[in-house]
Amino acid sequence: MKFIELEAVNKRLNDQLLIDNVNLKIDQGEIVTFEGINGSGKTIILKAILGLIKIDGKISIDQQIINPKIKYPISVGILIERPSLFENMTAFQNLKLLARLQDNVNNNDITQLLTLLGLKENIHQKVKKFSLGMKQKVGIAQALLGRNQLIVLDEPTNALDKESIESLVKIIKDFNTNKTTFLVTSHDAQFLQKISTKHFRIENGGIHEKIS
Ligand SMILES: Nc1ncnc2c1ncn2[C@@H]1O[C@H](COP(=O)(O)OP(=O)(O)OP(=O)(O)O)[C@@H](O)[C@H]1O
Repeated sequence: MKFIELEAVNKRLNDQLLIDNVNLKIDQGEIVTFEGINGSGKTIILKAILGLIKIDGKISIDQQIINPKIKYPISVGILIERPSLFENMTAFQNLKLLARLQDNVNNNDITQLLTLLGLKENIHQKVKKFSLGMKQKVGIAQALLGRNQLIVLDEPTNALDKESIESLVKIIKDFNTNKTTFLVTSHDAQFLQKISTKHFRIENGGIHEKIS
């Protein structure tokens, strides 16, 4: 059995079919990327895999069936839509809050991660003083913290400059060496091409694998 499996997954809201009969198999350690125009259904599919919305069909992860009513079977790092940050706290404090929920993260890990993302000089500054790109980097750090088995990054390249996108490519590849599985969306096709081991195009809620 694969690490993540979607079988005949549908999501209908009012009269709109947001996910249209999606079947998907993902191995552990893959970097799965999703491209698609605005509103095509990238975020909805990620939310379905994370058990954040009810769907018709079956989704399993690590051999356990996902159900929004029960605890998610594995630990996950998530950046979906905008990063959720406490503006009056520093970058370090924001990550420290999250670290309290994990057993394996110490202060040094937080400092290292923020440094890796180019925020060395800003670690102890309040997030309210950050630019959009800097906030995005703190959001990415939140998702990477603790090197969870699964890391979901929805549009991580939003607001990032070219150099920061290049660093992110390296960071994702480095994290991936220990079998971390990534699910990543972006409108930056070059970025996706650089990281992906499996690439999908989403169109009107349907999914097609693109073999390069
Ligand atoms: N809560 C909601 N209620 C109703 N429709 C929704 C809701 N969330 C998303 N949708 C619809 O689902 C479709 C897919 O949305 P989704 O956010 O997955 O797109 P996306 O591919 O991530 O787009 P983008 O590139 O703009 O982030 C869109 O048509 C959107 O209008």
